[in-house]
Amino acid sequence: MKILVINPGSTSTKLAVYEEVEPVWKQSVFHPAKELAQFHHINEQYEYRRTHVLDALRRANIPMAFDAVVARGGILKPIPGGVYRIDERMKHDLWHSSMEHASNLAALIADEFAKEIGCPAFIADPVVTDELRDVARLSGIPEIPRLSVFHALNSRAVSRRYAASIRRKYEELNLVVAHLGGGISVSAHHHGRVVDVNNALNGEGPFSPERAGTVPARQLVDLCFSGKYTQAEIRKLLNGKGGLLAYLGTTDVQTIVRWAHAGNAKHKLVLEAMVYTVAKQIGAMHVALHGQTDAIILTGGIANNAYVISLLREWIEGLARIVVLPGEDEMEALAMNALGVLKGELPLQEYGVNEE
Ligand SMILES: Nc1ncnc2c1ncn2[C@@H]1O[C@H](COP(=O)(O)OP(=O)(O)OP(=O)(O)O)[C@@H](O)[C@H]1O
Ligand SMILES: CCCC(=O)O
Repeated sequence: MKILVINPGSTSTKLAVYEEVEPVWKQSVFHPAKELAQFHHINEQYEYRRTHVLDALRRANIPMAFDAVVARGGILKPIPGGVYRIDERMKHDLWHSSMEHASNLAALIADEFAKEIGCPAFIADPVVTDELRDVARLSGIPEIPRLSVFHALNSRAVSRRYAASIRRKYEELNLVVAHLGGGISVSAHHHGRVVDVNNALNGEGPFSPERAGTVPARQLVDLCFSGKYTQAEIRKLLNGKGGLLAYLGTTDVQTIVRWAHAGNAKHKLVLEAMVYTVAKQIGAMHVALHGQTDAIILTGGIANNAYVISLLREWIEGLARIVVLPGEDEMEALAMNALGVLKGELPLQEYGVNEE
């Protein structure tokens, strides 16, 4: 079976073709900032991204003949994880999404291609995957419920990979997964269900290369009303221009580590502070698993760095077994989810049903 995978990110569109479990083609189409600058909203990039995908397939002589097209899910309504058929309701919600995110375009493009080809189109484990326990939903202000937005696709994929490596089922284990990327999420997986996690897009949890994480609420309110920033600027401080970027002017952790090793005290302090916030979030998720954590999995781009991992170990050693699975393979995770459905090994869920 042949599967086309589409994963648009903020600066690139990643594409892959899988034949069964084998990746037979992978390409990342880079979108220079100058080209993207012509668009004011993500939705305006639809034609541009779609054309780039078609051109890349054409250049690689790949015919438009697939058994399924699978796309990264965007900012939809909160839904349990799993594989979903792309339907009209989903497309409507993506066109009218509450937040701009490049992944909002994925299912729209996938559905158009799938209709032309005459094959099914899916998304899997979107960032809005929400399986929180009821007690995890209360923030302390009734108008502000907590929401689950995190690196669901990679966190679940590495969890399954780890479970397979010890010949256990993911659904039998309690895992804390720290995804250390441009954004950072730390999720508590209780027997296959993500019962708690920091909302990685909405100002919760550790600070990250480009995000602020949790900040003191009262001071944030004062800043919002200080007249110094617009609403959009404040949002950007929290998500996009916060974290390492705000303190050090870069999101490049390798460069920051080099500066820290060269004796730069500020770089060392900020890096250690970020790691400290991650360690505290891991502790919180360990508690969300009643302290019965089978393993703590460290993943994402930053997990490639042995020095950062050693700093983290200093705080969390002794809580549970620590497993480092650096990087991410969202393309493989998407392809395997689609293959699972085509083979009848995974259930296919419907997005538009059970509407209130
Ligand atoms: N070998 C490495 N050592 C240290 N940091 C690294 C290394 N490789 C990548 N990174 C860091 O990882 C971060 C990016 O990680 P990743 O590629 O997982 O994130 P992303 O895909 O941009 O965002 P997200 O994971 O939030 O979707 C950057 O801060 C980058 O500097
Ligand atoms: C919140 C997960 C996705 C992202 O970091 O953009």
